[in-house]
Amino acid sequence: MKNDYMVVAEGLVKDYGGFRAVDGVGFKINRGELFSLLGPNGAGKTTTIKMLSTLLKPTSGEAWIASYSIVREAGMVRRVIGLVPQDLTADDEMSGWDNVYIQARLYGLPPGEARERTREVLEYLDLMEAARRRVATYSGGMRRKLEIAMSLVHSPKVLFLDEPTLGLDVHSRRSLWRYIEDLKRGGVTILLTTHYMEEAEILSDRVAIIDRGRIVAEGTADELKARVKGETIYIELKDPAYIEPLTQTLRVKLGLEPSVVEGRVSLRVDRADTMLPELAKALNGFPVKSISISRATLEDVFIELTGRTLTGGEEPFDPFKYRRMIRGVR
Ligand SMILES: Nc1ncnc2c1ncn2[C@@H]1O[C@H](COP(=O)(O)OP(=O)(O)OP(=O)(O)O)[C@@H](O)[C@H]1O
Repeated sequence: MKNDYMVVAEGLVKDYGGFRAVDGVGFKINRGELFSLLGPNGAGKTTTIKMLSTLLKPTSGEAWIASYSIVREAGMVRRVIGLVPQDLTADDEMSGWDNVYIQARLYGLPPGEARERTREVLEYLDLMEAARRRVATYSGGMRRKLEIAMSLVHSPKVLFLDEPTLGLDVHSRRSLWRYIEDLKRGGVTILLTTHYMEEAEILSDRVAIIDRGRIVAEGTADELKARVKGETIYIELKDPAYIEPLTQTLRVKLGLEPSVVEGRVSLRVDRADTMLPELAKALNGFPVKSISISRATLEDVFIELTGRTLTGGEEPFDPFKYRRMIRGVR
């Protein structure tokens, strides 16, 4: 019954030497659906995409894309998929047009059709004006759009987007989301990886939360968030030495079970507004830096499942490293 789905993954495993990066990942994506793998750095998202797009052979497990096996029919799989990898692939010294045109020819389109498709996808992504310019002059957002144009030139049925907005500013990120939403409306089945919960929430029909090579939860964003009841109050202190006494006070005075998530005391409550007066009293004498309240987010779901945050332990964003990456300089 693989035909009902555009992507079916079953028990995918990838070992790098003795290290298991992907540990039995399985999911099914319906035709025209946008499915996200949401997880922190190192969770195994890129490795999963690489296996599905036939760039890496699974250690074990299987997957079918448009009912072609990634293990036995890799050539057919490549014809029906488009891939926007994390490490950008466009040639900096060539124009945007040439990058897309060459890609079209590599996919076997004859020259006339390749020109037509190149124009179509560049127009679609609003890159026609910059098409004759060297890619080296493009902004980060334009480069991402060019990569998407390159991945679409052969009209794939399934599109893999690996952290498509990584390192982009908020404006470029939102603009890229509109193109992705548009592609989905056009019927393309999309698998997207991200560690931005907002991105997963806004774009996806369904989300799988992945951590340490395993899918720990799957469903619509609403279904996942419904697992976490109520609201969360976060208390940040000026001096971390007070964290332990504060958690003790909250336990004793308010009967709550606080937890500490990345230096902030977090309290899960049914309703934050009615709790605040009592909380204010309990906080008297503590060096409070900030108090914030949030309704359940996908991040809370991740914290509930793993005890860590999605961005926990992430290196701070290094623009120089990112620039080197997109220029292909290692
Ligand atoms: N070629 C490799 N050799 C050894 N270990 C690897 C290799 N590629 C990835 N890993 C490890 O496998 C794990 C999963 O990596 P992967 O890149 O799939 O994660 P990810 O969720 O995509 O994170 P990121 O967004 O940072 O790429 C990580 O611990 C990573 O260090």
